Amino acid sequence: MTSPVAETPTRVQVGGTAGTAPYEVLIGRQLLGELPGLLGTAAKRVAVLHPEALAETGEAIRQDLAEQGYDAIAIQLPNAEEAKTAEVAAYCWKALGQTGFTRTDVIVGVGGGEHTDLAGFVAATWLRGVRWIAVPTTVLGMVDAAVGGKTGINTAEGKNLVGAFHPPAGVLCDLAALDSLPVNDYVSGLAEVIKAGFIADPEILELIERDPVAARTPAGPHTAELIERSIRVKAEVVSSDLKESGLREILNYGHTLAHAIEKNERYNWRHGAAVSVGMVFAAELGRLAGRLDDATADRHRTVLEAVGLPLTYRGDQWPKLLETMKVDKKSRGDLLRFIVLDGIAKPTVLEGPDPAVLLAAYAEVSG
Ligand SMILES: NC(=O)c1ccc[n+]([C@@H]2O[C@H](COP(=O)([O-])OP(=O)(O)OC[C@H]3O[C@@H](n4cnc5c(N)ncnc54)[C@H](O)[C@@H]3O)[C@@H](O)[C@H]2O)c1
Ligand SMILES: O=C(O)C(=O)C[C@@H](O)[C@H](O)[C@H](O)COP(=O)(O)O
Ligand SMILES: [Zn+2]
Repeated sequence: MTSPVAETPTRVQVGGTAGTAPYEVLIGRQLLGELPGLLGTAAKRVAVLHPEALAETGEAIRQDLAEQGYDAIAIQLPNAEEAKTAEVAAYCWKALGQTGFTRTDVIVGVGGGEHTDLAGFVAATWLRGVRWIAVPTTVLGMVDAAVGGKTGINTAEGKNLVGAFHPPAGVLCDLAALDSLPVNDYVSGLAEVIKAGFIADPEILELIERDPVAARTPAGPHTAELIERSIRVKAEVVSSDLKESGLREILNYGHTLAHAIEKNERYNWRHGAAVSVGMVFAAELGRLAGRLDDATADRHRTVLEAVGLPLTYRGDQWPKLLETMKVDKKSRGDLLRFIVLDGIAKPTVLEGPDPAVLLAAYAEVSG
């Protein structure tokens, strides 16, 4: 593949504080020419991990690297949540072993959050950690999954229960990739964009509210700005708390219930759809706990619905969801913990809410 001349990308720095290595998130178009420069001088072998849906892109990247003298292989992964499993990770380890992949070799993860989470996890575990580069191709991957170094897989017991913090050496967000993304996957990513709006950057909400229909497509007038603003929110948080010892928990807004819904649906619900319901629940919890004003709680419903995200889940599933939430990573012993808002851009932790309040909040989202 030829690497056409790129327009100047926007660069957002992540890390570089508290002993973490800095890296950049590049946002623009035709960014693949930046890839060789991120591989490091000692790299000889490169493994390009990609979903079936991006077979052509994966092969083009592999071929480009091979033409530049790298011993490049492509590893094709199943689409969607089927990729984030121990079996698929083991399949990748086998391929790396058979290629003689060493500590100076590099993994390139191409795809949405499922595939960059898996690729990062394989990079974190192979030889106890090799370099990796993320090439996110979904909105969700660009604004959230590829940034910050949370890598992992799901198990039958729950979402992302096995994983490692292993930041990439660089992230290439090529906005042109979004043109082929199915609309439901595009909209799913908007849930994390809206999350960034509620927890840190209300301008995001205003841009979407001005024209929610336009926000649903990559051709919308504010696409690049929405993506960049969300990346800046994530970059700032993970730069000061990579391993989630405090502040980073705010990125989990809406996720306590969302992960329980995803598990309950055997990972057949899109992550963003579950996060949407989870944020409505968290807003209701905040309101019932006397922290969040009515207008901000209601705003969750209006902005999420306006872009086509779901607001409700099955009422009869509460006992199962509650059980799953108990093993959420924010729980401590028997103490359930949720991220709620004290107001726009004022996230905080709500510990051990009264079970009656939890149930009442769930009643507000049960369809
Ligand atoms: N690590 C983190 O910090 C973090 C943050 C948020 C979400 N996540 C994880 O991300 C995952 C969700 O990621 P997602 O929403 O990107 O879904 P996804 O990766 O499943 O992608 C959606 C679908 O679109 C296909 N696809 C990807 N890019 C495409 C393109 N450009 N054109 C056409 N098809 C394309 C994929 O193969 C897949 O079938 C969840 O597992 C979630 O837990 C991780
Ligand atoms: O980066 C984070 O931290 C997040 O919580 C971002 C979330 O959007 C993301 O879905 C993440 O994978 C959830 O992590 P988990 O630790 O709750 O599994
Ligand atoms: Zn998420």
